[in-house]
Amino acid sequence: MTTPATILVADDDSAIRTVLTQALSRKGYEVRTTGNTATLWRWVSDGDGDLVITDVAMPDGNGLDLLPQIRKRRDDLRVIVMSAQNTLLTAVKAAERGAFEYLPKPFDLPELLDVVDRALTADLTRSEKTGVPAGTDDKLPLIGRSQAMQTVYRAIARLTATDLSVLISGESGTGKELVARALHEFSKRRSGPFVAINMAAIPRDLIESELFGHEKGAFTGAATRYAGRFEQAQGGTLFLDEIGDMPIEAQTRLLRVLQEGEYTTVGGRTPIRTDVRIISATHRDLRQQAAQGLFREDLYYRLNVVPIRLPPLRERREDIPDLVGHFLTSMAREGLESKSLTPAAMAVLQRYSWPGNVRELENLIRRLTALYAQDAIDAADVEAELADAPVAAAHNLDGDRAESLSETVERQLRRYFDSHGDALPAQGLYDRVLREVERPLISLTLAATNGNQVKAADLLGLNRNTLRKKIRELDIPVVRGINS
Ligand SMILES: Nc1ncnc2c1ncn2[C@@H]1O[C@H](COP(=O)(O)OP(=O)(O)OP(=O)(O)O)[C@@H](O)[C@H]1O
Repeated sequence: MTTPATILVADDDSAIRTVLTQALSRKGYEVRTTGNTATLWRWVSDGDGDLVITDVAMPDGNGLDLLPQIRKRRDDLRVIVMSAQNTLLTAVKAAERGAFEYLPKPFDLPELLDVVDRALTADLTRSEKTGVPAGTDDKLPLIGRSQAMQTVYRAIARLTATDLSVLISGESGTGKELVARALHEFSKRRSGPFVAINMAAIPRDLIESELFGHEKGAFTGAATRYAGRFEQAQGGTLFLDEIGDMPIEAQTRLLRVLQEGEYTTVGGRTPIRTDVRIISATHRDLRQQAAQGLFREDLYYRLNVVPIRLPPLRERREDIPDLVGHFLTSMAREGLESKSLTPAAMAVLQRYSWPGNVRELENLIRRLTALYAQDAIDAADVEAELADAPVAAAHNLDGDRAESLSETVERQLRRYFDSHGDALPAQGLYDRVLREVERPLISLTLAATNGNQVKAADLLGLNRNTLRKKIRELDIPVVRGINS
């Protein structure tokens, strides 16, 4: 019989020590636990243990700070880091200092056991580490400690030493560009440029010359030579935003550049070698676009070597208080008055669906900070501002950016039918559903027109009398402005 592996556990929380001891012993491991870094270091330097599981913040020191020491003394000893700090920086530091894996707290026990198994059996090939640049804390405020964001942080941390192409997908305003910048800042290319180009913002027939540059006189209007984004990004990272909007001819050209590692400018002949890392982003389903022939499948696979999905804000509502705190602080730093939100106001924000995601939240906090005089912003203020935000709603109605209105309704209806099991729901469903849509439609339009019913009727395309009748029937309170 082989001797069981010994696992050294360091955590100042005795409950975690107990849980880990039980779970790991049950799997047949020897377990030794301590609540401080000094004892852990003594064991490690005595040559004890086959694997370390350590917390970050302990009373006498920091588990992360111990990592380089452990690596130096015993390079073969793997370390799993757990932390409740759960920021992007913790994940990246753990990876950079050679942790085998980083697990945010509260952790999932089966996942931890799985990581332990892998750590004890995996091959030891260490990749080159890049080092966290000084002062990164303030520069890259990716906020949020939800599980969904942890997955994103761990992906970023794992990618610090590679040049792999990354495709970031997610609705508009979820932070795709911020993640692309973080990937650049934590990579070995960080001293090189980060160049972003948004395919949706450039006229289609100019995309190729924007990307690859053009020679003087290449086409009418090309008065001088222009260095394209590939050239500007040389030695750094090129961020191709809204890649799904790239015309098919430009896709073909991009694919060739990625395959061959060189390109020619528009109107130019001499091939130029390129050294850029490609990060792209899309709010569309590129796989589906590829299936429909709208996006080259071969290009899709080349860009999507590592996929990162950014969840919409409504799927990580627990991040909202942290985000709000972050925006309030940064707006106070910009010189706007320092404000706070009452718990009731925060609850309103956590219930809202955020079709415009983090960008919409950021804009709302900016409006609240600028427009309201009192220090503590209350639920009623938030509600009034939310009702006044037609931009996000319009996004949804376009059916393009976030989830479309009919998708939202379908999701709700599906849940409604599902919740009734075999028994069919109550009667009168048609009218009830229409009323559900009519009510917010009319009240938000009224809010947007400051209660002006003539304008609201125009906007809705309804006869004024019909609108009045509906307001009465649906019992819609007319709160703002003067009624016409
Ligand atoms: N996790 C986050 N923490 C802090 N700020 C965030 C976060 N995510 C997004 N933001 C902020 O929200 C705004 C929108 O983010 P960003 O531009 O990265 O989104 P996007 O997904 O690239 O949007 P689009 O697809 O419309 O270009 C930015 O001001 C950004 O700083």
